[in-house]
Amino acid sequence: MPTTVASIDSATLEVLFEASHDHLVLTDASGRILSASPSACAVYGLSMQALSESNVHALEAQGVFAPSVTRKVLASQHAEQVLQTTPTGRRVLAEAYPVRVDGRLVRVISRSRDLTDLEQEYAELQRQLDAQLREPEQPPTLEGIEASSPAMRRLVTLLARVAATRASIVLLGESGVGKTTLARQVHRQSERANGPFVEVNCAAIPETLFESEMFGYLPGAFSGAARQGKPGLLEQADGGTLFLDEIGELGLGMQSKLLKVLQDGMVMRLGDTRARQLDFRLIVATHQDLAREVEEGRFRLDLYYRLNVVPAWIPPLRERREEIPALVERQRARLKQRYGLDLSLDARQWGYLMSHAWPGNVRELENHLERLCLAGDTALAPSSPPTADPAPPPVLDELETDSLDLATALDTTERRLLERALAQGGGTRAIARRLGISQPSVVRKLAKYGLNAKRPDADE
Ligand SMILES: Nc1ncnc2c1ncn2[C@@H]1O[C@H](COP(=O)(O)OP(=O)(O)OP(=O)(O)O)[C@@H](O)[C@H]1O
Repeated sequence: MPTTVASIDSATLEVLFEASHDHLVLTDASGRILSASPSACAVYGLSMQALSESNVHALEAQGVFAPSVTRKVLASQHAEQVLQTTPTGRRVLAEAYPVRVDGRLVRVISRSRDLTDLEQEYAELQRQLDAQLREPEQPPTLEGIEASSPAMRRLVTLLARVAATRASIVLLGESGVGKTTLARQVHRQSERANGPFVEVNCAAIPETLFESEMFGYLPGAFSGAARQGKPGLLEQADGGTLFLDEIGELGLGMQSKLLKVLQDGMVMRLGDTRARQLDFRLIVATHQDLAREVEEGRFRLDLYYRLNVVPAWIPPLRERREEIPALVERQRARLKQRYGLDLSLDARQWGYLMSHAWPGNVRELENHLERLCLAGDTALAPSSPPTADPAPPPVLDELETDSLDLATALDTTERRLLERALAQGGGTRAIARRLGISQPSVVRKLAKYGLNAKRPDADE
């Protein structure tokens, strides 16, 4: 936080506004305009006098502020961001902040930034993309990715083609649909394939450690810092691809810091005074609806705008059941190699595989087949209705079968306990408390078994 200035005289404020290259507008608590910088007058196409004789409500009605970010702050009482098209035809990102005295909102200050450069950069990327998509050739593939359904074929075609560009990619989809696998393949098929692929699960790193992990630090930057200092994950991704999984879990503070790195292409380790130039390709993934996160104020609009160059939605497995046989074949070959066991499936088992809802998607299917291979038919619940989740078999029954080795027995028990804790509701923090383990461990374990915490914690 900057040092608090108790009061500031109007002459100083005037000079600040005059000298600023930002589009600044200051209003009182009713939305009346008190001051505006010359560049704000230019971008909104009105003289200082016209602006100062008006208020944000009238200017919004006239389409000058379309929409007014200050009006939103007055309604919500907290900082807001909006995208505006100004009367001079510019696209700007406007942010506004409440100014409080003794807790009462007394003024609102807004700042807007021109997105024209950013948009030109996007337009160029889109042009490259379109040109590549028009090239008449065999539909491209991504190694190791099953894509026999039309939706997956389209997705793989898009990703294989954008792999060669610098464009950021947002992978959207439920847990276990293959976001990480796709990100890896995009990296392998990009010109950065020989560089590092750095994977970061934003949900698994506690907020307090996130900054030092991402940015790294110099020796002695804080108590507990490693003596020789440490490069951060951003630096480690230099020359390669940075994959940020569960980006929707990133707090607003870290979102701002990440945005700055993306804008400047520079990173500064904690305790350092020297910025280091970085060059990495960013791929992010989330199971959340990022647009809704933006709407509800949990995700920064400008970061969303910057990331969302190529959004790619991966459909859940239940919407592309035609791929199940090929995915089963892949896993069967893998299990044969791993355990030397041949998994054979009868008609009833196929019926189950083809009709189950697979809430944990491909990962759940693979885990299910592995259990079937190792523990036999006890992994199936034949009486369960076709599209419902099977009731997991009682742990003891499974443990009593002879074919179970210790690792599988421990996994089975762990999975059962997680499923039981999940059934009691709540998010990953509630489950962590219930099981007496850390929240990041819960996140990792849920991912391992293809499980999903259905609701967020009330305190998250
Ligand atoms: N289309 C596919 N073809 C082949 N294998 C796939 C496909 N989709 C997913 N898989 C396999 O499913 C498993 C889970 O995939 P992955 O870990 O990439 O999912 P995810 O969406 O990143 O999950 P989470 O959101 O939980 O991190 C992996 O073993 C992966 O190889």
